[in-house]
Amino acid sequence: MPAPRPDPPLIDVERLSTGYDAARPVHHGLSLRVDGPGLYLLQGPNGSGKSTLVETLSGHLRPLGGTVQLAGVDARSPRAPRVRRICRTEPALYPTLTAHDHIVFASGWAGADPAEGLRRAVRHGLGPWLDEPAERLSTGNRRKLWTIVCTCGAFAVVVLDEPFNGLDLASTAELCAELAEWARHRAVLVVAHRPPAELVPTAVVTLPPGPGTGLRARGA
Ligand SMILES: Nc1ncnc2c1ncn2[C@@H]1O[C@H](COP(=O)(O)OP(=O)(O)OP(=O)(O)O)[C@@H](O)[C@H]1O
Repeated sequence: MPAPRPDPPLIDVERLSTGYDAARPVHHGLSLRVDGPGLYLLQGPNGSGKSTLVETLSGHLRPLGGTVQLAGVDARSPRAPRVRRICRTEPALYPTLTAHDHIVFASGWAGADPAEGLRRAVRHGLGPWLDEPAERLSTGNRRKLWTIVCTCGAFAVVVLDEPFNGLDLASTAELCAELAEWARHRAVLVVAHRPPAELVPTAVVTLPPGPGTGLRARGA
Protein backbone atom coordinates (compact mmCIF):
# COMPACT_ATOMS: atom_id res chain seq x y z
CA MET A 1 0.00 0.00 0.00
CA PRO A 2 1.48 3.40 -0.94
CA ALA A 3 2.32 5.73 1.93
CA PRO A 4 -0.26 8.51 2.37
CA ARG A 5 0.80 11.75 0.75
CA PRO A 6 1.72 14.46 3.25
CA ASP A 7 -0.67 17.40 3.41
CA PRO A 8 0.51 20.37 1.34
CA PRO A 9 1.66 23.47 3.24
CA LEU A 10 -1.24 25.72 4.18
CA ILE A 11 0.59 28.74 2.76
CA ASP A 12 3.35 28.26 0.18
CA VAL A 13 4.77 31.38 -1.44
CA GLU A 14 7.78 30.58 -3.63
CA ARG A 15 10.10 33.22 -5.11
CA LEU A 16 7.24 35.65 -5.45
CA SER A 17 7.60 38.84 -7.41
CA THR A 18 4.54 41.00 -7.16
CA GLY A 19 3.44 44.60 -7.41
CA TYR A 20 1.56 47.00 -9.60
CA ASP A 21 4.29 47.77 -12.14
CA ALA A 22 6.67 45.13 -13.51
CA ALA A 23 9.49 47.68 -13.52
CA ARG A 24 9.04 48.32 -9.78
CA PRO A 25 7.96 45.13 -7.98
CA VAL A 26 6.93 45.55 -4.35
CA HIS A 27 8.23 42.04 -3.56
CA HIS A 28 11.00 40.32 -5.45
CA GLY A 29 11.98 36.73 -4.63
CA LEU A 30 9.78 36.52 -1.53
CA SER A 31 9.28 33.06 -0.04
CA LEU A 32 6.99 32.26 2.85
CA ARG A 33 5.98 28.81 3.92
CA VAL A 34 3.49 27.86 6.62
CA ASP A 35 3.27 24.09 6.95
CA GLY A 36 0.57 23.71 9.57
CA PRO A 37 -2.10 25.44 11.62
CA GLY A 38 -1.20 28.40 13.79
CA LEU A 39 -1.51 32.13 14.22
CA TYR A 40 1.01 34.07 12.15
CA LEU A 41 1.55 37.79 12.60
CA LEU A 42 2.67 39.68 9.48
CA GLN A 43 4.47 42.91 10.27
CA GLY A 44 6.62 45.49 8.51
CA PRO A 45 6.91 49.24 8.16
CA ASN A 46 4.43 51.33 6.16
CA GLY A 47 4.87 50.64 2.46
CA SER A 48 6.77 47.35 2.97
CA GLY A 49 4.06 45.50 1.06
CA LYS A 50 1.85 43.78 3.63
CA SER A 51 -1.39 44.67 1.85
CA THR A 52 0.19 43.86 -1.50
CA LEU A 53 1.00 40.39 -0.19
CA VAL A 54 -2.59 40.09 1.05
CA GLU A 55 -3.86 41.03 -2.43
CA THR A 56 -1.61 38.38 -3.95
CA LEU A 57 -2.79 35.74 -1.46
CA SER A 58 -6.37 36.78 -2.30
CA GLY A 59 -5.74 35.96 -5.97
CA HIS A 60 -6.72 39.49 -6.95
CA LEU A 61 -3.18 40.54 -7.83
CA ARG A 62 -1.52 38.30 -10.42
CA PRO A 63 2.10 37.52 -9.47
CA LEU A 64 4.77 38.95 -11.77
CA GLY A 65 6.75 35.78 -11.03
CA GLY A 66 6.83 32.83 -8.64
CA THR A 67 3.96 30.83 -7.20
CA VAL A 68 1.37 31.21 -4.44
CA GLN A 69 -0.45 28.12 -3.19
CA LEU A 70 -2.93 27.82 -0.36
CA ALA A 71 -3.56 24.30 0.97
CA GLY A 72 -2.23 23.01 -2.36
CA VAL A 73 -4.48 25.27 -4.48
CA ASP A 74 -3.14 28.11 -6.65
CA ALA A 75 -4.29 31.45 -5.19
CA ARG A 76 -5.86 32.40 -8.55
CA SER A 77 -7.64 29.10 -9.09
CA PRO A 78 -11.46 29.13 -9.04
CA ARG A 79 -11.13 26.49 -6.29
CA ALA A 80 -9.15 28.84 -4.01
CA PRO A 81 -12.20 30.53 -2.41
CA ARG A 82 -13.16 27.12 -1.03
CA VAL A 83 -10.00 26.92 1.09
CA ARG A 84 -9.27 30.61 1.71
CA ARG A 85 -10.89 33.61 3.37
CA ILE A 86 -9.59 37.16 3.01
CA CYS A 87 -10.65 40.03 5.23
CA ARG A 88 -9.31 43.32 3.87
CA THR A 89 -8.81 46.47 5.92
CA GLU A 90 -11.69 48.49 4.49
CA PRO A 91 -15.14 47.01 5.14
CA ALA A 92 -17.04 46.75 1.85
CA LEU A 93 -20.65 46.38 2.96
CA TYR A 94 -23.94 47.11 1.17
CA PRO A 95 -25.11 50.38 2.78
CA THR A 96 -28.83 49.57 2.85
CA LEU A 97 -28.60 45.84 3.67
CA THR A 98 -29.09 44.95 7.34
CA ALA A 99 -26.40 43.24 9.39
CA HIS A 100 -28.66 40.17 9.62
CA ASP A 101 -29.09 39.95 5.85
CA HIS A 102 -25.36 40.44 5.25
CA ILE A 103 -24.71 37.36 7.37
CA VAL A 104 -27.43 35.31 5.66
CA PHE A 105 -26.13 36.35 2.22
CA ALA A 106 -22.46 35.63 3.07
CA SER A 107 -23.35 32.28 4.65
CA GLY A 108 -25.21 31.28 1.49
CA TRP A 109 -22.14 32.12 -0.59
CA ALA A 110 -19.93 30.04 1.69
CA GLY A 111 -22.36 27.11 1.96
CA ALA A 112 -22.56 27.72 5.71
CA ASP A 113 -25.46 27.63 8.16
CA PRO A 114 -26.53 31.28 8.72
CA ALA A 115 -27.42 30.36 12.32
CA GLU A 116 -23.70 29.93 13.05
CA GLY A 117 -22.88 33.39 11.65
CA LEU A 118 -25.74 34.93 13.62
CA ARG A 119 -24.51 33.22 16.82
CA ARG A 120 -21.06 34.70 16.17
CA ALA A 121 -22.62 38.12 15.66
CA VAL A 122 -24.30 37.89 19.07
CA ARG A 123 -21.02 36.75 20.70
CA HIS A 124 -19.30 39.77 19.14
CA GLY A 125 -21.95 42.13 20.58
CA LEU A 126 -23.84 42.75 17.33
CA GLY A 127 -27.12 41.32 18.67
CA PRO A 128 -28.89 44.66 19.19
CA TRP A 129 -27.79 45.90 15.77
CA LEU A 130 -28.75 42.98 13.53
CA ASP A 131 -31.73 44.79 12.00
CA GLU A 132 -29.78 47.97 11.26
CA PRO A 133 -28.61 48.72 7.72
CA ALA A 134 -24.81 48.74 7.44
CA GLU A 135 -24.74 52.48 6.77
CA ARG A 136 -26.15 53.12 10.26
CA LEU A 137 -23.67 50.92 12.13
CA SER A 138 -20.84 52.43 14.16
CA THR A 139 -17.25 52.01 12.95
CA GLY A 140 -16.56 49.13 15.36
CA ASN A 141 -19.82 47.36 14.56
CA ARG A 142 -19.13 47.67 10.82
CA ARG A 143 -15.73 46.09 11.48
CA LYS A 144 -17.30 43.17 13.38
CA LEU A 145 -19.87 42.57 10.66
CA TRP A 146 -17.17 42.71 7.99
CA THR A 147 -15.01 40.16 9.81
CA ILE A 148 -17.97 37.78 10.18
CA VAL A 149 -19.11 38.04 6.54
CA CYS A 150 -15.54 37.48 5.32
CA THR A 151 -15.02 34.37 7.44
CA CYS A 152 -18.22 32.33 7.09
CA GLY A 153 -18.08 28.58 6.67
CA ALA A 154 -15.17 26.15 6.35
CA PHE A 155 -11.68 27.21 5.25
CA ALA A 156 -8.05 26.16 5.67
CA VAL A 157 -6.40 29.59 5.49
CA VAL A 158 -7.61 33.01 6.56
CA VAL A 159 -5.84 36.35 6.09
CA LEU A 160 -7.01 39.39 8.04
CA ASP A 161 -5.58 42.87 7.36
CA GLU A 162 -5.80 45.13 10.47
CA PRO A 163 -8.87 43.33 11.91
CA PHE A 164 -8.67 45.21 15.25
CA ASN A 165 -9.17 48.69 13.76
CA GLY A 166 -12.05 50.39 15.55
CA LEU A 167 -12.71 47.59 18.07
CA ASP A 168 -13.10 48.30 21.78
CA LEU A 169 -11.24 46.23 24.39
CA ALA A 170 -13.99 43.62 24.92
CA SER A 171 -14.47 43.12 21.18
CA THR A 172 -10.71 42.87 20.65
CA ALA A 173 -10.54 40.13 23.30
CA GLU A 174 -13.47 38.29 21.67
CA LEU A 175 -11.81 38.39 18.26
CA CYS A 176 -8.46 37.24 19.69
CA ALA A 177 -10.23 34.26 21.29
CA GLU A 178 -11.86 33.40 17.97
CA LEU A 179 -8.55 33.66 16.08
CA ALA A 180 -6.84 31.44 18.67
CA GLU A 181 -9.59 28.84 18.27
CA TRP A 182 -9.26 28.87 14.46
CA ALA A 183 -5.48 28.62 14.76
CA ARG A 184 -5.80 25.16 16.32
CA HIS A 185 -6.82 23.77 12.92
CA ARG A 186 -6.16 26.48 10.31
CA ALA A 187 -3.49 28.92 9.21
CA VAL A 188 -4.46 32.37 10.47
CA LEU A 189 -2.36 35.21 9.04
CA VAL A 190 -2.95 38.57 10.71
CA VAL A 191 -1.58 41.95 9.64
CA ALA A 192 -1.52 44.29 12.63
CA HIS A 193 0.64 47.33 13.30
CA ARG A 194 -0.35 47.30 16.98
CA PRO A 195 -1.23 43.70 17.86
CA PRO A 196 -3.23 43.49 21.10
CA ALA A 197 -1.65 41.80 24.11
CA GLU A 198 -4.21 38.96 23.91
CA LEU A 199 -2.94 37.97 20.46
CA VAL A 200 -0.35 35.23 20.97
CA PRO A 201 1.26 34.43 17.61
CA THR A 202 2.86 31.11 16.77
CA ALA A 203 5.40 33.03 14.67
CA VAL A 204 6.02 36.57 13.46
CA VAL A 205 6.86 37.26 9.81
CA THR A 206 8.53 40.63 9.29
CA LEU A 207 8.79 42.24 5.87
CA PRO A 208 11.82 44.49 5.37
CA PRO A 209 11.38 48.15 4.34
CA GLY A 210 11.46 48.69 0.59
CA PRO A 211 11.28 45.95 -2.05
CA GLY A 212 11.67 42.59 -0.29
CA THR A 213 14.49 40.89 -2.14
CA GLY A 214 15.10 37.26 -1.40
CA LEU A 215 13.42 37.37 2.01
CA ARG A 216 12.83 33.88 3.28
CA ALA A 217 10.20 33.71 5.98
CA ARG A 218 9.28 30.30 7.32
CA GLY A 219 6.33 29.62 9.56
CA ALA A 220 5.63 26.53 11.68
N1 LIG B 1 -3.20 49.94 -5.95
C1 LIG B 1 -1.91 50.32 -5.99
N2 LIG B 1 -1.36 50.78 -7.14
C2 LIG B 1 -0.06 51.13 -7.21
N3 LIG B 1 0.80 51.06 -6.18
C3 LIG B 1 0.33 50.61 -5.01
C4 LIG B 1 -1.04 50.21 -4.85
N4 LIG B 1 -1.23 49.78 -3.57
C5 LIG B 1 -0.02 49.92 -2.97
N5 LIG B 1 0.90 50.41 -3.82
C6 LIG B 1 2.32 50.63 -3.52
O1 LIG B 1 2.88 49.39 -3.12
C7 LIG B 1 3.83 49.60 -2.07
C8 LIG B 1 3.46 48.73 -0.90
O2 LIG B 1 2.21 49.18 -0.38
P1 LIG B 1 1.33 48.33 0.63
O3 LIG B 1 0.04 49.05 0.81
O4 LIG B 1 1.29 46.91 0.17
O5 LIG B 1 2.23 48.41 1.95
P2 LIG B 1 1.82 48.11 3.48
O6 LIG B 1 2.98 47.42 4.09
O7 LIG B 1 0.51 47.41 3.52
O8 LIG B 1 1.68 49.58 4.04
P3 LIG B 1 0.87 50.17 5.29
O9 LIG B 1 1.54 49.64 6.54
O10 LIG B 1 1.06 51.64 5.14
O11 LIG B 1 -0.56 49.75 5.14
C9 LIG B 1 3.83 51.08 -1.77
O12 LIG B 1 4.92 51.66 -2.46
C10 LIG B 1 2.51 51.56 -2.34
O13 LIG B 1 2.61 52.91 -2.77
